Amino acid sequence: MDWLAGELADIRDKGLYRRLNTIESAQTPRIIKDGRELIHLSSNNYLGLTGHPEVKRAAAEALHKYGTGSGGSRLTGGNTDLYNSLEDRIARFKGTEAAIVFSTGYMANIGTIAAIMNKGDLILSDELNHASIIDGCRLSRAEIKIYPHMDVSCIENTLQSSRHRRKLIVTDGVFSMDGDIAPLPEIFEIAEKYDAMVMVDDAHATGVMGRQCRGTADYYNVKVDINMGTLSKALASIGGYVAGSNELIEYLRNRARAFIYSTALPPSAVAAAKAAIDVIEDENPARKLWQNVARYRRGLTDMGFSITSKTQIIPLITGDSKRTLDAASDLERLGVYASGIRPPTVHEGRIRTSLMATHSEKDINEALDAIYIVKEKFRL
Ligand SMILES: Cc1ncc(COP(=O)(O)O)c(C=O)c1O
Repeated sequence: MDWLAGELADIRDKGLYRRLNTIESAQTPRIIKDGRELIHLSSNNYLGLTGHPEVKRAAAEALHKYGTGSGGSRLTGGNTDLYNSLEDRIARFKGTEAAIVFSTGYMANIGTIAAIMNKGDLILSDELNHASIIDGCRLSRAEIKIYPHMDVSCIENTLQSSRHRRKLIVTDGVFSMDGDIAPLPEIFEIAEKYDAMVMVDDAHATGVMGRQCRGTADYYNVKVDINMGTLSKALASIGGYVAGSNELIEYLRNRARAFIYSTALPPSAVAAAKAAIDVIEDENPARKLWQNVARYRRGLTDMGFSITSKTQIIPLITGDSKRTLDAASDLERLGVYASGIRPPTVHEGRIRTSLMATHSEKDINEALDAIYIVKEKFRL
């Protein structure tokens, strides 16, 4: 194992070494890190529901009734009424016939793509898709065409000359590092024309985008064949899901290895996600999120940033790895916690900021003051 030290040194030399940051509090707008209170601009708890009393109560009740673990995979004794009711709830929320829950969003993507696509098939995948989509494509052994970001004409050109058995267009709904939204109506039109399936990863859109907060298909009012999402962001829990037709879900139950060969989620996580969907429909917490996004975006634009994101994820472009890390640590010194994301995760280094519905006006104003100082210093 001597090679490990050399590899690690190489990672360090390239400025790509990853360190764990440790937060000593809940995922709230203000967190404690290294004993200091910081404004949290780096949480995917977009609606703040990890601390919602109804969500916590549901998780605690499930813990009390079912215990801490599920005891097995869904197909071998780990299934309870709780899992079935979450899947029914997701299907109702997404407006589909059925849904299936995986242990993480990552597993939902690799399990689904590898199950439905095979040798001799064609996958068209956006160059900025999440790593779990990329890994699912690789596992499937299908031919993979990576198209330039949101380049619908490239999708069409490729499909025009395709003689493949099955064709799948797969895209993030909201892109996790840029916060931009996939052009689903155009993608859908081309998919229909060339008889391709469409799969959308709504990890960052579930619970926040669209009139009923159902995700990007709801935002555009289009129908998608394969609706993938996570329970781990706005739904305040852990897990992933796919929603679609009865046949699709039945097929995934039979063929998705990440579903079949992995232990079911802890009951408390299942109950929390289900309660979060109820809160989203009953209380519409996304309304406050979008007010916060508008205030924050206005502040950034006023100080000269050019903001293309239309969502709660707003990157501040920094450039190379060193500038990214330096800017993020300056921001932290000024009282704001936001992750620096470096190449090769992204083409251009950035501080990925994201808002929560629970941020106050004061949180946002103070964060903007700190960002202004960093912007001036690094000429962002
Ligand atoms: C677009 C996208 N898809 C999938 C995932 C994976 O979801 P999870 O964290 O639930 O495994 C993420 C999460 O980070 C994501 O950003």
